[in-house]
Amino acid sequence: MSQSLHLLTPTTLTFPKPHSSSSSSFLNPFSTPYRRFPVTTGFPTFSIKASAADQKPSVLVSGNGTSSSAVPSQQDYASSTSIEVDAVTEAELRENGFRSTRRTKLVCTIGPATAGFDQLEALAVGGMNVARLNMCHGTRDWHRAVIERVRKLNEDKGYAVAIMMDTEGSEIHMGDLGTSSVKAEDGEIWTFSVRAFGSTLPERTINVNYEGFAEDVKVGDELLVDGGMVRFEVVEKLGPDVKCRCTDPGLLLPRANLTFWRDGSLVRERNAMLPTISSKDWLDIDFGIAEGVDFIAVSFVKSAEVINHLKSYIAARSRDISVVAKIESIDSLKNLEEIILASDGAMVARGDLGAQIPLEQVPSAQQKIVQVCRQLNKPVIVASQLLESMIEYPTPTRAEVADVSEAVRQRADALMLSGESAMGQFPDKSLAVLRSVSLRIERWWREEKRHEPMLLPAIGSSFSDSISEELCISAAKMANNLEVDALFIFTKTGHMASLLSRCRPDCPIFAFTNTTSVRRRLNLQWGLIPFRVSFSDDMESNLHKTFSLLKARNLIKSGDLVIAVSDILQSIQVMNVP
Ligand SMILES: Nc1ncnc2c1ncn2[C@@H]1O[C@H](COP(=O)(O)OP(=O)(O)OP(=O)(O)O)[C@@H](O)[C@H]1O
Ligand SMILES: CC(=O)C(=O)O
Ligand SMILES: [K+]
Ligand SMILES: [Mg+2]
Repeated sequence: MSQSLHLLTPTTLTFPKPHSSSSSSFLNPFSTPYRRFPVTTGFPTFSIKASAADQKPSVLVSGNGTSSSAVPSQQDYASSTSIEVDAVTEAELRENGFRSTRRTKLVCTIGPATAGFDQLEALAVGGMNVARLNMCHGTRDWHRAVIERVRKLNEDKGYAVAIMMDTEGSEIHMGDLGTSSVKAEDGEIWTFSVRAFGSTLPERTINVNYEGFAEDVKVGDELLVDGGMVRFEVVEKLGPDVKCRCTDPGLLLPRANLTFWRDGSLVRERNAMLPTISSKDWLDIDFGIAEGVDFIAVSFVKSAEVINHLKSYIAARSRDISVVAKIESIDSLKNLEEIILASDGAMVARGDLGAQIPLEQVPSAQQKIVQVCRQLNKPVIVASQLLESMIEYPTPTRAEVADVSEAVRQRADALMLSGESAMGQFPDKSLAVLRSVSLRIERWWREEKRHEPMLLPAIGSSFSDSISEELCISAAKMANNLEVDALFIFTKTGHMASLLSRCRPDCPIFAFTNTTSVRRRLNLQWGLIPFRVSFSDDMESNLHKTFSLLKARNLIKSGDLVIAVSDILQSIQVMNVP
C-alpha cells in the first residue's frame, strides 16, 4: 500500500488576486502579508489533502489518549443548526477579537470558599476552564453536589467548565483535625499517633494514616508537614505514639501530607510499597466514572503501569475520561517519559514534589516536565502555590507574579489554583491575577517573538498519524508566516486539535468537534477554543456552515483570514471568510 502527500486538485493551486493596484505582481502568498488579499466569496483558495483514503480518520484515536471504545449518546451530538461555545469565550471573542483571547487554561480547586452556586458562577465568569475536586477532602456527597452545580451552570448559562477529580493517593498524611487549622508553635511537643481516636483528638495530637509510621521513624528524624510548611523533630517513640518537637512553627491543615527525612534525604521505607491507587481511591474512581467527570488526576504516580491499568479500567466501562498523571514523587521523575507517554496529560504537583526533592530542584523539574509533555503532545498543568499569599491577601507578591509568568512563558497548557480558590479569602481575585498575567505574558512573547521554536519530534506510530502531525506543523507555520487570524480545526476525536495546540501558533485555534465530552476535554489545552457543532465529511459544507454560524454570532467577519485543517479529510485550506 503506497501513500503519498499530494495536492488535492493541483489546478486549483491559485490564490485570490491581490488588490488591483498591485495586480501586476502575482505574489507568492508565503511572502505576502495577508492583509493584501481581498475578501473572496469562493473557497477554498488553496488546499492540500493527504491521500490516505484507505485509512479512516478513526485511526487517529491511537495515541490520543482518549478511550476509543466510548460511544457518545445520541443527544451528545450537536444538532445540525447550532454551534456551541462557552459564554465567557464568546463574550471575550466579541469584545476583544481573536488575537487577544487567552491561550493558557485555568484550573481552580473547589473547596469551602467556592462550592456554592454563585461562587462557582463567579469563577466560571472569571475564566475557570476546569474545576478540580480533591478527594483528600470532603465527602462524596459534597463533591457530587459541586459536580451537579457545575453541570447546571454549564447547561443553564452556557459555560463549558470541565471537571477534574484528583485522587487522594496513599502517601502518608495527617488525619482530620476537628477544626479548619491549628497553629504549632516553636518548641511545642506534639504527638503523632497511629491510634484510632474518637471524634475528639487529645490536645496537640495528630492522627497519622499510615500504620507503619511509628515503626518506620527514628528519634532524630525530621518530620515535614506539607513539604516543610511546618517542621518537627522526632524526640521519643512510645508504641503507636511518636513525640515530636516543633522546630519551624506554622499552620497545620487537615489531611496535610507528611514526609520524614534522615541525614538530609527523604526516608522511603515501607510506605514506598503503598499502592498508588488505594482501595479508597478505587471507590472514588468508581464515583468519578459514575458522575462522568472529564479528567481523573492520579496522585503520587510511580510508574506507567498504574496509568495503563486505570485507563483499561475506564475503557472497560465505556467512558471517555482523560487520565492525568501527577508528577509529585521521586519515582515519577525517574520514570517521567514512560508515565507521560501512558497518560493523557500531566500535572507538575509542586506541593508534594517540593517535599520529596530539594526545593531548589523544583524549577528545573518543572521545566523538564513541561517540555516532555509538549514534545509528547500531552497537556500539562503547573500547580501549587502559584499565588499562595492570596489565600490571605488581596494582592500577590511580585515573586508570585514572576512565578506565574515563568509558567506561562514555558507555555504550559494550564495553571492551577489550590488553597487560593479552595479555602482562601480571595478566590476571584486570584483567578483574575492568573488571567491578566497570562494575557500579558502571552502578548509579550507574541509581540517580541521571544519564544524559541521547539523541535517537535515525530510521535505517531502509524503513517496516518505522521500525516496528521506534518499537516499540523505545516498549518501552524503557515499561520504564523501569513499572520492569519485563526486556525480552524475540524476534529472528531480532538487529536488533531491537540497536535495543533502542541505547535503553539501565534493565532488562536478554533476547534470544532461534534461531541460534548471531547469539547470539554479540549478545555485543558493551550490555545484551543472548543466549539461543538455537527459536521459531515464534506469540508466545504462544514466551512460554509461554521462561517455562517459564527458570523451570525459576530464571532468572525468577512475578510478574516483563516487556515482550516481537518482530521476528516486530512487537509489544509487557506481562505478569507466570505
Ligand atoms: N473539598 C474540600 N473541602 C475542604 N477543604 C478543602 C477541599 N479541597 C481543598 N481544601 C482545602 O484547600 C487546601 C488546598 O487544597 P489542595 O487540594 O490544593 O491541597 P493540596 O494538599 O495542595 O493537594 P494534594 O492533596 O492533592 O497534594 C487544602 O489543604 C484544604 O485545606
Ligand atoms: C497539587 C498537588 O497534589 C501537589 O502540589 O502536591
Ligand atoms: K489529591
Ligand atoms: Mg499532592
